[in-house]
Formats: sequence, structure tokens, C-alpha cells
Amino acid sequence: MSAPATTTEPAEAAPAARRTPSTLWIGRGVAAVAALLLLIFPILSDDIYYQNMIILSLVFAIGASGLNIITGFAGYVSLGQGAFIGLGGYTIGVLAGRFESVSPWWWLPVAGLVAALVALLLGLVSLRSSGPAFVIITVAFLFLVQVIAVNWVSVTGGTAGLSLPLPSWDRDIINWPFYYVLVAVLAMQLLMTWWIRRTKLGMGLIAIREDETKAATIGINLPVEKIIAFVASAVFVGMAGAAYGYYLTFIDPRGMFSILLSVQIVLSLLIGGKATLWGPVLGAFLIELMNEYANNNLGGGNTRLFLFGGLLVLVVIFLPKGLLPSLEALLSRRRTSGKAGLVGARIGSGGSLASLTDRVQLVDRSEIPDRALLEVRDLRKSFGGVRAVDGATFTVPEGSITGLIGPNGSGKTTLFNLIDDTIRADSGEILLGGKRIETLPSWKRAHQGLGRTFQITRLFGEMTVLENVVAAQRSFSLGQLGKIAVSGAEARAAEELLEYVGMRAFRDQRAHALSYGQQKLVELAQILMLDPQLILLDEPAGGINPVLIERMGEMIEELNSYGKTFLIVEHNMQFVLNLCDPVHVLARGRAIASGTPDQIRNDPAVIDAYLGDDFVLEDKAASS
Ligand SMILES: Nc1ncnc2c1ncn2[C@@H]1O[C@H](COP(=O)(O)OP(=O)(O)OP(=O)(O)O)[C@@H](O)[C@H]1O
Repeated sequence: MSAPATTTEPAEAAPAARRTPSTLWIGRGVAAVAALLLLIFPILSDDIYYQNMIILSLVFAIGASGLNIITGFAGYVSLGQGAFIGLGGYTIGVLAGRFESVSPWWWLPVAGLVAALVALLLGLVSLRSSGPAFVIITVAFLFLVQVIAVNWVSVTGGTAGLSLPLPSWDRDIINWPFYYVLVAVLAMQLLMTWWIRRTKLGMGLIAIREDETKAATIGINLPVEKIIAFVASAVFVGMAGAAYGYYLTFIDPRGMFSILLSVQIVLSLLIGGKATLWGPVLGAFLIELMNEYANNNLGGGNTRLFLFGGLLVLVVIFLPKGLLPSLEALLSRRRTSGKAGLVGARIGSGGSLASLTDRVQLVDRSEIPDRALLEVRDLRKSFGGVRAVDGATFTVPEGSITGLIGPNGSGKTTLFNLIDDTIRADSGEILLGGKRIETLPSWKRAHQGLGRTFQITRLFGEMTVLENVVAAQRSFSLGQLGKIAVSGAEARAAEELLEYVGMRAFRDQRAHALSYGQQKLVELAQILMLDPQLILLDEPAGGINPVLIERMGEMIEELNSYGKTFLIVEHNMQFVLNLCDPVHVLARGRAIASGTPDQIRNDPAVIDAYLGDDFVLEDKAASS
């Protein structure tokens, strides 16, 4: 067992993406003071006006922090978040009216459950739509629940609304229970957000936001993770809605399902900063200040819709990241200005596979069965009139490094897309280890042992290098999703793989800051996290320097010596012919030749369709 070769020491790094301990502690200090002030405010001041303002801020903060999970993390923008406040309000309103002897507080968890169930339905919709279409659906959803509340008069009271029981406690502390219940719900919401961000689930959601198709190829179970995110984004919001409804003592459909409430919640999130823990809370308090200003000085009512709608547009254009991330970026710029950081740092010389502890299964080559690991049978895919893959049939023997070559546009990348379900085939069969996989979604194919890199790398740009690797999910279980990803065993395995590809020193850099060659290495580490049986590499030597091409070749050979099977698309003929056996040649979407590198070199059909006479002359010159 050889020791890992040394890499660029992490100590040299000036990680831009990671917060320094001082910034972290300043942030924690500010949050602790704010939380303390929030807790003692009703004791310090009995001013009902300010208590009311804080209560509304807390409702916005819970709504925005819930929204953060689907919008900030998973990238699904919803303008219907206010509906969950309304649903919570109506749950308590209806139940408190029916069961007068029961304290209304008991209906809070029920309100959370109702919101969660409705969110589950919205989550199901998200499986079929995304982007602007999804935003429109969420607005329609908001109006739909409002229409139901208006028309289901026997339950909701229709436009006449519902009255709730008046608080039974001392008038001196009339707001306290509402205030502290909302503080407690906010604390639970924030705790859940903090926990999700640290888990495999959180990594999966951010990966979905960054590139949903790619996320599926690294084993992220899109349907389940999205639905969990939707439910998590609504459950505490429903509870907050119930507390808010009880606090108002009267609810009606116009107030509880107003689009203004949803706009204010979205704005709170966008102004404070998506995908941050405290951004939505900061944003909520700022929005409530503006709310009060608009009510007192601008006439309230529709003026507020005009004000907040306009503000929404301005924030999207001029403050797309929100306050907290912008502040963090500013501090990071000041901290790193004039320092070289990792720019130009050498890629590490890499470690040894044998030093990896538990992630990659090392196989004795003599135990590899003599069979085809991948079989592609009569696969077809057309784009309009273009038959990109037209009856491709070939096999990849287990334990081989198989090459797939062919002219530009011959269908190689499309074939990869069909094999990993980035695109669904029109017809044909794909077998992995003897099992049909052509009807499985991408993430299930990844769990069956398929890993794939892309011709133009597709890392998750806003995630750090380490997060990119740790996001990959080898299998699926709810227990797996709850695993902490940013530290512990998962992070250790990812670091080992980064060490192996020579990129450990870059672990805290955001992926978009890496060079193309560095991204290729991280993408390789990312799919190794899946411990795949079959690795599809799309142009691994394309666009990188000769030293890295050599290192890439060495890693492929070493991984292969430990039992990994490869299918490689590559235009660098020397790279393919030195490394691969067998080699398949694709032309016009079908395999026209297969054989050893020597057979391919000398096949007249291949020379005619792809290699050309120049290649034959150059190849002869190189070998003489
Ligand atoms: N999404 C798409 N929509 C329409 N046509 C497509 C799409 N993807 C691929 N094609 C077409 O299918 C054919 C095969 O493309 P593909 O990218 O698979 O070729 P390739 O062999 O990988 O090429 P290269 O070596 O240049 O990467 C091309 O004619 C291409 O224009």
C-alpha cells in the first residue's frame, strides 16, 4: 500500500467560500444578541404597537424561512407561500369553532399537518414543472385555496369570515403567548433549516437548484427530495398561520390568502438572502418596517401592493443575492484582496487508490467475470428529423477500458445521454450487469452502478468543491438523507477522493472559480463517490494540458486495475488507442466497427469515415 503523494498544502489556501472564524463569530454574536433582545422585548416594553410589529415580523420570518427550503435551497420559487399561513389560520378557526371546550393552542400541530399535506400536493406538481411555469402554478394555487375558502361557506363562513375565541388570559400580557409561541416556532424552523443545510438532503436540494438533470445523474432521488423539501417548507408556516389567526381573532379569505402576504414573504427571503440561515429573518423585519411606513404614510391598501411589487422587481435586478450574501462577499473581498489565494496553485500530484479507506470498492481483477457489463441493443433517438442515435448496438466487457470514437456529430454524447437517462431513448434496450435499465430514471441508474462525466463539465457552481463531491448519493434511504454531509464520515470520504485526484487543497473553493481542468478532476472525484461499476467519461482529455492528460490516463488505468470498467468518448486518438481495448467506432448514430486498437487503426471503413489518411501517415510516423 503506497502512501498518498503530497498535494498543495491546504494551509496555502485562502478559501474564498469558507467563512473565517472571526466572521463566523461576529455573525453568531449578532444573532445571539438579536435573539436575546427578541426574547426579552415584551418584558422591557409593554408597547402593544411594537409588539404587534414584531408579531407580524415573526410571521413573515417563519414564512420566508420555510420558503427558503424550496426556493433558497431547491430553487423552486413559490408565490403561494402565504397560502400556508391562511391554511393554518383556517385550520384553527374551523376547529376552534367546532370544539369550543378544547384550547385553540392544541390545533397548532394540526395546522402544521394540514399545511404539510397540502404542500405535498404542491410538491407533486413540482415533479412535472419548474421555472416560470412553476411560479405561475403557485400563484394559481394561492387563488384556488382562496376561492375554496370563499365558496365553502358551511365550513369557512365564506366572505363573512370566521371569529376565533378571544384570549382568556390577563390583558396585561395579552400578546405574550402569541409572541412567544411564534418565537418558538421560528426557532424550530431555523433549527430545521440549519440541520437540512448540513445533511445529504441539503446537498441534494442545492444540487437540484444548480442543475437538476446533473443532480439525478449523481444519484439524487429528485421526487422524494423535492417532496420532502416542500413539506418541510410548509409545516411550521402552517403552525405560524394558526398562531397568527388566533392572534387576529377574526379571519377572512381576502386577508388570509392575499397575494400581498405572499409577495412580502418572497421579498423577505430575497432581500435578506436566499439559502442563508438568518437572511429571511433579517428580510422579514425590514419588510415589516416598510409595511408600517406604507400603512402610516402612504395610505396602506393597494399602495402596499404597488410598493412591494415594485420592490420585488428592483431587488431581483439590483440585489439578486440579497443583503447577507452581498455583505459576506464584501467582507471576503476585503479579506482576500491582494492575496494570491489558490489562483495558479498547482494541482496536487494525487494520492494512491489503495490509501482510500472505504469509498471505492477495490476488486481483485482475477475475480472479474467474463461478461458484458454494459449492453446497448438497437438504441435510437431522433431530434425532429435528425437521427442522432440510429440503432446503436455494442457491448462494454466488464473490467475493460472501452473506447467510443467517431466524427463530430456522430451521436457519441447523445448515446451517453441515453445510457444515463439525461435524455430518454425513443427505443432500444440498455442492460447493466445483465439487468434492463432503460426505463429507470437517472438516479436509479446511478444507484445500479453507473457514473458519468460530461463533455463540458457540469459541477454545481455555487457549491464548494467538497460539497460537490459529498452531494453524490450512492444509494437511497431516508437515513442516508439525514446523514451529516459537511463533516464526519461522508466529508472524510470526499476529502480522500479529492486527495486522490489532487484537488484537496481546493476543497473550500466554489466550483465555478475552478479552471476547466480542475473541474474535470473534481467531476471525476464526484462520480467516484458513487463507487460506480461502470464509468462513462465524455472527452476526459479534451481541453486540458498534456501533463493533466497524462495524469488522467494514469488514474483511469489505476482505477481499472482495481476493477472499474470504463467507456470513454475521446477525440485524442493517441490517448484512446493507448488506453482502450476494445474500441467501438460510431458513425451516423450506429456502430460501424469494433475491435482492438490495431484493428481500428487499419480498418479501411474507419479510416474513410473518421480517421482519414492524415491520421494513418501521422500514426506510422509516430510508431517508426
Ligand atoms: N438536444 C438536441 N436537439 C437537437 N439535436 C441534437 C440534440 N443533441 C444532439 N443533437 C444532434 O444529434 C447529433 C449527434 O450529436 P452528438 O452531440 O451526440 O454528437 P457527438 O458525436 O457527441 O459530437 P462531438 O464529437 O462533436 O461531441 C448532432 O447532429 C446534433 O446536432
